[in-house]
Amino acid sequence: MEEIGFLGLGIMGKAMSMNLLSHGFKVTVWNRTLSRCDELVEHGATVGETPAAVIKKCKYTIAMLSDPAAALSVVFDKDGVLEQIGSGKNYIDMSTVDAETSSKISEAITSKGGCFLEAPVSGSKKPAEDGQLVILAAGEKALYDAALPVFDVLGKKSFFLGQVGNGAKMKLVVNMTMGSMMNAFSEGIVLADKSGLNPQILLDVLDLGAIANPMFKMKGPSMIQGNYPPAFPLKHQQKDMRLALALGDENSVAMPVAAASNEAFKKARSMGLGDLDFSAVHETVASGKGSS
Ligand SMILES: NC(=O)C1=CN([C@@H]2O[C@H](COP(=O)(O)OP(=O)(O)OC[C@H]3O[C@@H](n4cnc5c(N)ncnc54)[C@H](OP(=O)(O)O)[C@@H]3O)[C@@H](O)[C@H]2O)C=CC1
Ligand SMILES: O=CC(=O)O
Repeated sequence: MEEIGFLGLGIMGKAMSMNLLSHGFKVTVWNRTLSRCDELVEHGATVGETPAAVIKKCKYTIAMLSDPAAALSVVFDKDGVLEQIGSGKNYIDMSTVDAETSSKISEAITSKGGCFLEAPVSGSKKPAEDGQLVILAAGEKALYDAALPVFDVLGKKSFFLGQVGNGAKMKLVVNMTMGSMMNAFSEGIVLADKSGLNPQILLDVLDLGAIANPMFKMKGPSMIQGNYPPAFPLKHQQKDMRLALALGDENSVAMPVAAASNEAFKKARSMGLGDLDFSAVHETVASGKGSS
């Protein structure tokens, strides 16, 4: 595959583009805060001054942006993707957004002759650094096939899920489940502690049983310490809960557990914890400031 464009160098975009560089891809990067490109340049990337400039230069461009507003802005605003997209140009949006946002982007790009694939990912900062993401792609199958060498560097497994929107929906279902689990886990840690048990032993017990999972294992020890270094920012997890609840509305699916979890993430945001890891929702229980 030729030179790859990469838009958005946050926690995930930086790790993913660094990974592409270390596997020998030529990468042209852009980030709204341009200074964030410097570290990538030190590792061999070149910089595009605007999203449009990146699209003009590269046949394939990947985006990894915070939320629907950011994903739309980078495509539709001045100097955005649409100004240079057209026949022979391919756009892969790996941001976590809702199906409606993804469809809007897809329609705009394909109506100008470009190809579009949505490809949100499951897996956080460390899996992004290690090339161990799970890729949930949907849209143009030919573009999916062409992108597989890139996905094989970024991830451990790629799924092609059919029409645009299915990747976004799958990602939201997964993150809705993850966010609810994180709330139950936080309550468990606090309940153990307040009822006189050693939370560290709770972690050992959980890890040996049927609900053992990498998230509890990785995040539990630092949660007990009250440390939440951002891998998956809480504000993004709350965005995903909100979008998943909207998907539940559309499909008349009652989700009382997810709704309660969303309230806890909103509470955490109101406590100023949005930029910390999503495990900081623990503070809403640990500090006695829960939503109920
Ligand atoms: N972190 C994680 O564990 C995972 C995150 N995701 C998803 O990946 C996406 C990126 O996440 P992450 O890297 O953690 O997020 P960060 O908050 O670290 O980075 C967000 C990126 O979006 C850019 N951005 C925000 N608003 C705008 C805008 N209006 N116009 C242009 N660029 C904008 C930021 O630019 P600037 O530097 O200028 O602020 C930055 O490059 C999100 O959709 C998230 O839900 C998916 C899986 C795991
Ligand atoms: O979206 C977050 C993740 O860990 O996956």
